[in-house]
Amino acid sequence: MAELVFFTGTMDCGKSTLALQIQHNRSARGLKGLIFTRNDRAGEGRLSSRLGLVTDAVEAGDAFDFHAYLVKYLTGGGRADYVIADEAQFLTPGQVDQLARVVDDLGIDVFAFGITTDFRTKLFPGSQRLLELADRVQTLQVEALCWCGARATHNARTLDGRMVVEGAQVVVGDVGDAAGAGGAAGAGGAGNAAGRADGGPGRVGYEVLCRRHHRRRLTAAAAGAAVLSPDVLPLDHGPAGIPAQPGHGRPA
Ligand SMILES: Nc1ncnc2c1ncn2[C@@H]1O[C@H](COP(=O)(O)OP(=O)(O)O)[C@@H](O)[C@H]1O
Ligand SMILES: Cc1cn([C@H]2C[C@H](O)[C@@H](COP(=O)(O)O)O2)c(=O)[nH]c1=O
Repeated sequence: MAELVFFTGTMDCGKSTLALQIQHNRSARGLKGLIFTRNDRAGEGRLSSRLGLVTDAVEAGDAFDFHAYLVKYLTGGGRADYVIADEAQFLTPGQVDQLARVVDDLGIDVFAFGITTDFRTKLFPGSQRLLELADRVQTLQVEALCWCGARATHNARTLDGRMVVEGAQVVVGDVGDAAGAGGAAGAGGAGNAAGRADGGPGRVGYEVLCRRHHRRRLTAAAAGAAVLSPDVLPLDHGPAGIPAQPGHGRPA
């Protein structure tokens, strides 16, 4: 039986990579998938992973109707064995209902990928609807880590390097721009200055944190912490002077 599956996790935990892997594995076995996304950092009509993989996708704006699109596509002789919808947090609740109809009425598997909560820890409307409707919610196995070494569970937004808790819900951007040095590309009208309460210019970035540090607004920079790295953390010493493997420093 066809399913609506919601794959979720923080930013930077590998959701888009998994979407591309599912696409690769299924198309390698002759199955045909339709790929949709919204506001990907790589630009309109692209589904990209930080591992460098990218593929073309149909951009699903607010007015896009998944069910109508699929019906038209199938009626025109197209074939669809599954649907992938990345950045699904940006979908409207109505669009998630359309995806459920694609599963139930057309018998097509839908795999949706997205973060559940925004920088204020509030649910995105699209993610809320996915949690309500999905046959399965699957949290990604690869954990993103907070700077303290704990599992990252929350997404923080920074503006010019400082964590903010007010602003527009949708501002396309990336982790690694948290210090304010990187660029966050605007997409779909959601430019990176849109998160600023006073409307002024500013560099938006994101950082994943554990709940404790999100609550205290303690980003790596605010805590004065260096990123987890073998260069800055004492390494475990192996037996009889054998140095530990690089990257095996233990978080404090
Ligand atoms: N240089 C790298 N080497 C190995 N893995 C990497 C590298 N850069 C990114 N990754 C992996 O890619 C993940 C991010 O993948 P991506 O699909 O873009 O995340 P998401 O869609 O959840 O934001 C990281 O959590 C990490 O596991
Ligand atoms: C927390 C949060 C994130 N966003 C944006 C930032 C990115 O463009 C995407 C998430 O992409 P990823 O592939 O999961 O890294 O969402 C936002 O607009 N508002 C937020 O509060």
